[in-house]
Amino acid sequence: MNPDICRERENATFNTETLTNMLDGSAEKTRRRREIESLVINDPDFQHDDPNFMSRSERYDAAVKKSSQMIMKLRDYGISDPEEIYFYKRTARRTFHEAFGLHYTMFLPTLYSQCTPEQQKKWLPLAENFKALGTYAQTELGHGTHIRKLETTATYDPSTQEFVLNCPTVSSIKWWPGGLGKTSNHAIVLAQLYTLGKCHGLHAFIVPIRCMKTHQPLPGVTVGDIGPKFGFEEVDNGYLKLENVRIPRENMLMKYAQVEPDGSYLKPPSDKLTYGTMVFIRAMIVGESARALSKSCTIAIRYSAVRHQSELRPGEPEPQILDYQAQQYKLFPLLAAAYAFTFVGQYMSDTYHRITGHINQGDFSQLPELHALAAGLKAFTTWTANAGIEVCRMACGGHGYLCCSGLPDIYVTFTPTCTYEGENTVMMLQTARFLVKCYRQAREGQQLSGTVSYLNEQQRLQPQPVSSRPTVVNINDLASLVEAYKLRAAKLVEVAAKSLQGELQRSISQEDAWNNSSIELVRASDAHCHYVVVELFAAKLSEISDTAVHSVLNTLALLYALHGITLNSGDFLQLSQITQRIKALLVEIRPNAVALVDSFDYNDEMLNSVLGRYDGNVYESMFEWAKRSPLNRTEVRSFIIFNIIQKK
Ligand SMILES: CCCCCCCC/C=C\CCCCCCCCCCCC(=O)SCCNC(=O)CCNC(=O)[C@H](O)C(C)(C)COP(=O)(O)OP(=O)(O)OC[C@H]1O[C@@H](n2cnc3c(N)ncnc32)[C@H](O)[C@@H]1OP(=O)(O)O
Ligand SMILES: Cc1cc2nc3c(=O)[nH]c(=O)nc-3n(C[C@H](O)[C@H](O)[C@H](O)COP(=O)(O)OP(=O)(O)OC[C@H]3O[C@@H](n4cnc5c(N)ncnc54)[C@H](O)[C@@H]3O)c2cc1C
Repeated sequence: MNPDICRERENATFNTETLTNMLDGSAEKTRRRREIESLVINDPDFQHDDPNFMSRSERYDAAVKKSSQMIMKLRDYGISDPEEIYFYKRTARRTFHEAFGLHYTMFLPTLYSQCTPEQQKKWLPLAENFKALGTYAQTELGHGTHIRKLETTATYDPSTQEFVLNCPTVSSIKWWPGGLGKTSNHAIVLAQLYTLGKCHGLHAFIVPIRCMKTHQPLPGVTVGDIGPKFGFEEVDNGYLKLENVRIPRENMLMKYAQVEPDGSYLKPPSDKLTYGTMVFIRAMIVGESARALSKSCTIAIRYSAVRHQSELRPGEPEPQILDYQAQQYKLFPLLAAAYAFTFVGQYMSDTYHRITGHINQGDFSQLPELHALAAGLKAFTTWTANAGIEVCRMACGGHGYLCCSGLPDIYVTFTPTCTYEGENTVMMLQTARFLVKCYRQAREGQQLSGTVSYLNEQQRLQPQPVSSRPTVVNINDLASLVEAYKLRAAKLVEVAAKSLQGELQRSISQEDAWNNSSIELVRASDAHCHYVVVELFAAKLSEISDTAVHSVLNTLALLYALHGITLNSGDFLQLSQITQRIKALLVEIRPNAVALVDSFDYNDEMLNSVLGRYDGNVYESMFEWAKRSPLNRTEVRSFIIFNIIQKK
């Protein structure tokens, strides 16, 4: 064990186990999570080669093998609780995606949420037993964001009681679905429903694409892999062209909308229910932001504790790079964000399940807030985490650029979360749409509840303009900082609403007014989400009874809030003390930095980073890893070089 890292742990002011238990929910939950993780870590079947030394095809094959092994083993262990399955799989996957990822994350959840009981009876046994291996095929070459304009059609033929599916143009070819290229034999296809000559908009259909016995594409189906990407090398994101593919009427997901045998159409209670799976994954991605950022911080902070470089004072030994204020300023606000997003992720998951429960009882009233919250927080947290991973990588200097640091893999695997499941700017604009609506309702005297209840104060504080209210108050008091964030959000929502109003007064159309105000609208959403994160971090603190843990998390929460103010200082009243206070917080966090990342409790196998190793023995492991590079298998690799040298 590296002596520096041992000393860091000895000097921590709190018990890491207590904090880990809090993050997991209880000591028992920690015990069970670790038990599940050790099933993977101690399993010789999961000691595969490093994917970085494999070709793309080898990576895909290894991912398929791993996915099928996971299925068998989960069955053998009798693990069936979704959360426990998730623990098992994320340990086995490590930083990467799994070959059957879309089957779990989108195909199955869509069947659970959008099938009638009869459909569930047919499809769930097939899907849960992996006879029907599925994906979610929505995006087309020509349209990803604007799904109302998707071109794939499903036309009902009452004479045979079938839907006929077609991708009529090049731009309507389905493009991107994970697991579509080579793995899946079924797809949930989003298509424009036509019945009795009328288009009823997007609906979801279960479409068999490959023979369940031979795995060959079915007639009318052209399907394949879209080629190498920035990351996701083990995933066969695919294309799909459907030409007169017939499926039975029962293959339309009919929990909400229905097509009767004679072709008559029954409307759903809300046409946005078709989008439900996207809301689910957006909500879950918030927690994934926390995981990617906490892993990156673990690597960068542990490495910064063992790396010595330069001189602080002439003649003295090189200090740990974690002692440089500039290094702390890069990493500790990200560490604080990783904790904040962990709590926000838990909140988002709880909120999703609570509101979905109401939706299942026929109460759709909270769907708009759920959509706005999931869209906004998905965008807010993925943007921050995405940028933060790159900061962590650069904070490791040159070694951060090596794949064995783990950071490049975390980055390329995480970065598409800013795009998929709703491009982030577009998601922020959806949240803004909700905020502006709420703002107008509040101005009309309606009482708002939930995360937007602060907009009620617009009325109370009239006629004083929001922008002239006092902002930052006591910089050492979290409640006071929450208030400052609330006022900033209220101010920026008002600015956006007024911009819209101003544009409309110039008698341009609603749509152009929206487009001309989109910078203000995105800023309003960003401020709203930032407020929600600070508020939830503060609320979490009130649940913590352990004094030492409370104290260190309070320091992190203050740093998160104050650092956010400095990044957006134009929106707050500038306070000269804030930078001084941030510097003091960095000093406070410094002795606990390693213990705070230890509390995330990533074991070495999951972290997969030579720089972030628990024992801190980074240089020995880097050398061992380099020796395994395929280029080192022979001393003379290229005979071209050999020939050149010989000619000289
Ligand atoms: C049991 C199984 C266990 C499984 C366990 C799984 C555990 C998972 C754990 C972790 C997983 C995390 C990581 C998983 C990684 C998985 C890989 C995923 C790969 C990616 C897959 C994809 O990308 S799929 C494709 C995604 N595509 C999109 O997201 C498209 C984005 N576009 C849209 O959503 C929409 O088109 C739009 C929102 C941009 C606009 O829609 P539209 O034009 O129809 O609407 P309007 O702007 O006109 O608005 C009308 C009105 O509707 C409201 N609204 C819009 N969307 C929704 C919605 N989704 N819900 C509710 N309401 C909505 C909108 O606000 C408007 O309301 P008004 O009242 O009129 O204002
Ligand atoms: C790794 C990966 C996996 C994926 N997996 C799947 C999958 O399994 N199934 C599936 O169906 N799809 C999948 N996708 C597709 C993904 O969902 C889309 O790429 C995503 O929804 C964004 O759509 P787009 O690519 O059309 O971007 P575009 O909408 O073309 O965005 C391009 C730019 O235009 C801007 N823009 C677009 N519309 C607006 C607007 N209204 N206002 C302001 N700006 C706007 C955006 O902000 C962005 O800057 C995946 C994508 C990736 C990268």
